[in-house]
Parts: sequence; structure tokens; C-alpha cells
Amino acid sequence: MMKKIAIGSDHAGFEYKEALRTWLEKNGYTYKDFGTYSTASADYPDFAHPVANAVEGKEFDMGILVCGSANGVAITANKHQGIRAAICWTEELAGLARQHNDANVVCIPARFISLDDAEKITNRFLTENFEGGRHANRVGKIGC
Ligand SMILES: O=C(CO)[C@H](O)[C@H](O)[C@H](O)COP(=O)(O)O
Repeated sequence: MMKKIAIGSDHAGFEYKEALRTWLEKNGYTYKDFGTYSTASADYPDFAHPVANAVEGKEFDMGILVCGSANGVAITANKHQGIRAAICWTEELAGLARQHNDANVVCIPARFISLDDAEKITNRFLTENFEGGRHANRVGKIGC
């Protein structure tokens, strides 16, 4: 069964979010777009909190957040008890965020990576499995 995805960005991530929505559609994912809906200046917590709430509430399986550096959306999402948000700027980091950290939100720095890399990161994050074992113990100690 395909995962249900919550996606959001601020203005700096808007164009990549739009492209990632197309990528999600092409690849058969169901998603909800939590905004922003234009390149007008916007505040990343207004989109990161709703995406985090949707994943935390188990309405969606995973989240994708995009802003300029990915720092703002990651800091915001990680305020939520059930969220493990990881900033990923390579495919390998996306794989590790899933394998070792069971991350459930990927945070993409649109101003620092290519769109092609953002798509590869998204694909890896959504398809990689958590390894469990020693990592399950460590993730358990995070407390979320
Ligand atoms: O992480 C961020 C903020 O902490 C993001 O990179 C924002 O997208 C960035 O700050 C937006 O900057 P702008 O100068 O308002 O376009």
C-alpha cells in the first residue's frame, strides 16, 4: 500500500514543493498540500506545524517539508512529540535518516540542492525501511 504524504513549504521552497507534488503524482502517492501556495513571502511555521500535526496524528504516513535551508521547518517539526524530522541534502542521508533514525519527515533545503537531487532524496526517503535492532533502542530513547 502506497504511503500517504503530507507536504508543505514556505516561499523559498514553493517551486520545489510544486515539482515534488508532480513527482508524487507520477509515482502514485496520495498527498495533501498544506501550502504555501505562491512565492509570496511566508512564515515556515505556518506550514511546518500543520504537516507535523498531520503526521503526528497518523492521518498521513510521512511528511515532506521544504524551505530555503531546511533549518526552520526541521526545528519547527521537531517540536512535535511524534515527529522525527531530518534535514537531508543527499540521497545517502535520506537513506540513513530512515534506516537508522526512523525519521518520518524529510526536510529539504531548496536553496542548496538541485531539483533532481530533491526528487532522488524524496524517493529514497519514502522507500527506505527502518532497520530496527540497535537503532530501535536508540530511537526509543529519544522519547518520541
Ligand atoms: O530555514 C529557514 C529559516 O530559518 C528558511 O531557509 C527560510 O526559507 C528562509 O529564512 C527564508 O528567507 P527569506 O529571506 O525570507 O526569503
